Amino acid sequence: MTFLAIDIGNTRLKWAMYEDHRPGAALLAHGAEFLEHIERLAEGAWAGLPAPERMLGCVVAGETARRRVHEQIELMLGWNLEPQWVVPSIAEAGVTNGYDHPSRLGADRWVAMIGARHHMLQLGDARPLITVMVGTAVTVDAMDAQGRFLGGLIIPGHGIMLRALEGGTAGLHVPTGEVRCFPKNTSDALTSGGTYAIAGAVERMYQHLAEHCGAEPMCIMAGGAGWKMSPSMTRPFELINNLIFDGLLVMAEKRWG
Ligand SMILES: Nc1ncnc2c1ncn2[C@@H]1O[C@H](COP(=O)(O)OP(=O)(O)O)[C@@H](O)[C@H]1O
Ligand SMILES: CC(C)(COP(=O)(O)O)[C@@H](O)C(=O)NCCC(=O)O
Ligand SMILES: [K+]
Repeated sequence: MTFLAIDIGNTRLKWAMYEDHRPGAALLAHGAEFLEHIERLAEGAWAGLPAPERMLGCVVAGETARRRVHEQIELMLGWNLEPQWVVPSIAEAGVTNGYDHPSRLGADRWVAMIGARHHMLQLGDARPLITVMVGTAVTVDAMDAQGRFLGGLIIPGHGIMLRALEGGTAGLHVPTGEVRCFPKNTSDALTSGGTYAIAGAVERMYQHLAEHCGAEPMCIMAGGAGWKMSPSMTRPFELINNLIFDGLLVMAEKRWG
């Protein structure tokens, strides 16, 4: 049962083809395209792939992006797919959704939390869990040890922070700098400020969750820019690059057995 997983973020579309729709299935092919290049998929990266039998995706980049992906799927000769997209619900795959309006939670956050909890339980541990995704925006989501999503933070990603500062000031047009404890030039001050803003938000959520649950949380991090955060984090964490795909595989198995 070849399976196509798709994650459409606000910067890039990520896709992965698996041999089967269950966690641990063999990865056959994968790739990423900036959103402006979605139209290349059918003639480019997807040409020559085995036809997937099922597809599950999550999209936070809007209806137009989703439609453009449907068009690419329709262009694929021999593919006979019914695209399905995740809509966050009240409960799925052992995670319950504490958002005021559950379906308004970003689908990527929902899928990532389901993937993260599945990963933690595979390790034989049931602890409070923080899921951090460092993409266009950064999200820091908290679950208790029972898999209840308690709530989460949304902050600007590195790129948005820098562009906001460049756009709102006269003197902050500078090259990327280094992360320093005590930055002594504008480039380093901006790069360090963005990085520690994110690390600080995660630290604060860690404290909130540890206090709320009375136990030390586990922390799982993902997203295109996750690796940039690694040296600056204050707590132990695990970086899982395929977290969204792992979540989609868990959900696919629940849907299709
Ligand atoms: N190879 C890369 N291509 C694109 N963006 C990258 C890459 N490596 C790191 N990034 C950073 O990651 C962010 C996008 O991450 P990604 O996970 O693709 O975001 P989204 O899911 O929001 O589309 C960008 O802000 C960029 O700064
Ligand atoms: C917070 C997000 C913009 C993150 O998007 P990303 O950085 O992955 O492109 C996305 O999850 C979203 O649009 N969420 C909907 C609002 C919410 O989660 O409350
Ligand atoms: K994302």
